[in-house]
Amino acid sequence: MAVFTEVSLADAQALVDRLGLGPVTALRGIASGIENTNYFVTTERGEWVLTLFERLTHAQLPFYLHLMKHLAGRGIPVPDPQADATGEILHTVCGKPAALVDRLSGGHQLAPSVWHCRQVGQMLARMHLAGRDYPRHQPNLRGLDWWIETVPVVVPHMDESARQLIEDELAFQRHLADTAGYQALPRGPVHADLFRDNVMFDGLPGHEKLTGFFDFYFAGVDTWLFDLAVCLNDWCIDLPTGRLDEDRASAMVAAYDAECPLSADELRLLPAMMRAGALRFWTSRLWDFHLPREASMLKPHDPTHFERVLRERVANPWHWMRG
Ligand SMILES: Nc1ncnc2c1ncn2[C@@H]1O[C@H](COP(=O)(O)OP(=O)(O)O)[C@@H](O)[C@H]1O
Ligand SMILES: N[C@@H](CCOP(=O)(O)O)C(=O)O
Repeated sequence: MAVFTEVSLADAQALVDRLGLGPVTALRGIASGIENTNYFVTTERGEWVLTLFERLTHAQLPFYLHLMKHLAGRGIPVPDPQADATGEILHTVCGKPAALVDRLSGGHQLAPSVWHCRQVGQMLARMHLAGRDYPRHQPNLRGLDWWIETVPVVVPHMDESARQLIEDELAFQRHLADTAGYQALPRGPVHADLFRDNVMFDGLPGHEKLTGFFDFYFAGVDTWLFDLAVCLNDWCIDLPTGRLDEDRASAMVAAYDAECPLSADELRLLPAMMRAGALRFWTSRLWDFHLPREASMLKPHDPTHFERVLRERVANPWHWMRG
């Protein structure tokens, strides 16, 4: 269910007219997605995705939308928010903040191979490099400060062994954040949620090409290594156990490194950042699970998945070596 607000053809046409994209020939609600109302819009000029933001406000959205525009302008395949005659890319539809972006072709790759992981690693590095001169700043709102605030809220709902693990991990990450090596890590705008369902591939099986990254609404300024770690924890694991698939992980990191060479600190801290990535999503899933938002229509993701991932990352730290 991802049409929380019904958009009529007339509503869609009014926006499309402001953007000069021609008559709307089709309008179709998108069934998946959990946060926003999404529609596919076809006009004589192309295919687009209309998003009505159900929780993010007009004040919060410019960081994300302008980041997408910035990256698209530098050749990174991300949805490009369409501007009106005044250059505005944040619009209003049915009283909600809204954006119209181009539709990426293809579909999700939910059983990725080395081939897919290599492409994600390469494009992630290109995206980080392309974001270096992005002028707006917003921290990763699901970063360390949020973990420090949220872990105490979720621990009363956890059993003793899980509580011990999450508290120990938080202490470890707090200590790490104060070290010179961590503070020297390269940083900039990161996606921070680049899971399998936020990337598109198109093409014949075995020959698929990455056609885009989307869903930038957890983006923020953080370490590049954190973004890579989030990808490794999703794209390069055996989902039932959380175990790392070293072939896929090596392919992703090597492809990243070929575009944007990892520093000595990044190489050393990769295992710690993979733990950070697991802690981040374990915490948010626990929070969604135990403290569901009022009137929320989403089915919370399973928090125990990221508990398993974290236990794996702590028990079996993985170092990648060049060459
Ligand atoms: N720019 C896009 N191009 C193609 N499909 C898109 C695009 N944006 C969203 N979608 C489709 O809409 C679905 C829901 O989008 P998503 O951003 O995950 O929604 P939500 O923010 O509600 O979680 C995606 O799984 C994808 O199939
Ligand atoms: N990837 C996160 C959930 C973020 O929600 P999204 O559907 O908007 O990407 C998780 O798996 O916990």
